[in-house]
Amino acid sequence: MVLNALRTLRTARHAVAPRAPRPADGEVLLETVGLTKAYAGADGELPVLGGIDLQVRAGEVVALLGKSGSGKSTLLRCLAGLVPPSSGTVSYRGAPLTGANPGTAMVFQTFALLPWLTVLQNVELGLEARGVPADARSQAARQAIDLIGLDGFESAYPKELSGGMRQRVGFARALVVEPDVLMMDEPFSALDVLTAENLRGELMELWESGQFPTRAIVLVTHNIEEAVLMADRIVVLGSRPYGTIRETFEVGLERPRDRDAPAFDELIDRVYRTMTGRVKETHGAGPSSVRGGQAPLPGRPEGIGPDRRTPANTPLPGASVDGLSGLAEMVAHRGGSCDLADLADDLGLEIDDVLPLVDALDLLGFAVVTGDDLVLTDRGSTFAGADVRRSKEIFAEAALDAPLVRLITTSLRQSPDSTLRAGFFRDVLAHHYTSEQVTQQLETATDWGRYAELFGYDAEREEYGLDDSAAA
Ligand SMILES: Nc1ncnc2c1ncn2[C@@H]1O[C@H](COP(=O)(O)OP(=O)(O)OP(=O)(O)O)[C@@H](O)[C@H]1O
Repeated sequence: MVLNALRTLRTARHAVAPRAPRPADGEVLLETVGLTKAYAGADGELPVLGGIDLQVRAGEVVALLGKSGSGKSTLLRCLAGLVPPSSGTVSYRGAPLTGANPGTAMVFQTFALLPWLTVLQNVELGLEARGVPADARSQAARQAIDLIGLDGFESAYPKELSGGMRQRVGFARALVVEPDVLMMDEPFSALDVLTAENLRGELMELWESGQFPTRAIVLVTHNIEEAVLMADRIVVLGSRPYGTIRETFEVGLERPRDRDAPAFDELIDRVYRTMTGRVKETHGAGPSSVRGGQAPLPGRPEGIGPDRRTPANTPLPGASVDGLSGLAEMVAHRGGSCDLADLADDLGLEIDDVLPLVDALDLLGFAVVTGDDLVLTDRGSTFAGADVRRSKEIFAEAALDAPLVRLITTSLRQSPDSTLRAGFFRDVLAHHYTSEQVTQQLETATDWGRYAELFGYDAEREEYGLDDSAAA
């Protein structure tokens, strides 16, 4: 039934407008050369992507994988022509982009449907923008709706649909224009596990049938298994100090993919290692428009010893004391070391959930990552096994190695009444981070400082105050 719908959609679309010949397998559809991107920040520009050279060819599914903040969505938007690069070029079938990419259509994590339009009207939107006449528009939209399993829901409004059905509308709206490249920005991450699995499966079945209405797919994800399941090529972005291509994996597994195959697991492990491993990155030329030496993004550059760490070059990972203590205790329970991938699996977590906790243990000197394993240090083992009073003492000592916690503590010690407005630290951090990042940095520092009994925070007065024990 799906294939019939596909054929009819094809016929309807060809009736709508003459199309350029379908690209042959291997033809380069999208290409970036020396792509950099920096966003305007409070104090200059924040580099997000540096020197990206990437090609997307007809016939392939490319996954962009990386930690939160590594610039995956920004790269996708540059490829779609929705965001202009700061330097370098983005081309579609050899022609540099000067605006929105005519060969792409996007599926968003949040569905991005217009609530006042029906399913049919939402799907027709893309065609309307391309000047397709009403009759042909309606016919093509109905076929796309049929293709994606929404038959019968044409007159429903988004609020009447479940999350999975809404995302089907998102897919139908993108597929109806038969773009050469379907762009997907974490399309399954807002869905429950079963719905996501079902939709992913149906999509791949369509792709593997060889009659998908697009010639390539670019998928942004932070889910390694999803990338290995769907992609032909996985491009891992690193974020230290800004997004660059850290490694590319050719997947090369037969389709449909078998999750139980040893090769499937092996590849997950290799990608996991690349994402968690402390691989040194080259700090070469960054975005040309960026102020020298400014604006690191979350992710601590390697090789910076405790003495040279500053709040600018060593951001606090978004990890609460409860979270990082819980992880330390679990590792201690497994004998002081464990395989990170196994641990995440056992907990039913995704990589983005675990990595900030791992980074926090590393920053505090409680654990190190060696190969695939997270290994507690002596300090970390003592911390994990200590009673509350002792664990607070150990944590206080370790937290003072975290530059922002140290900055707040020493600034408060030098203040005549041992208090300081939060705005002071906000201003200092705003030179290096976006306002969202500043908030996250201060929230983490406050959580750590409170637990360590170094300082407290009065939210009403927006003021930090030195704890008596830290003053002593
Ligand atoms: N329009 C913008 N203006 C300023 N900064 C931005 C803008 N869009 C993104 N950023 C910043 O750029 C960095 C990269 O963001 P991006 O969304 O591309 O990363 P990502 O890898 O897709 O992250 P996530 O997985 O969390 O979505 C982040 O630090 C983000 O705060």
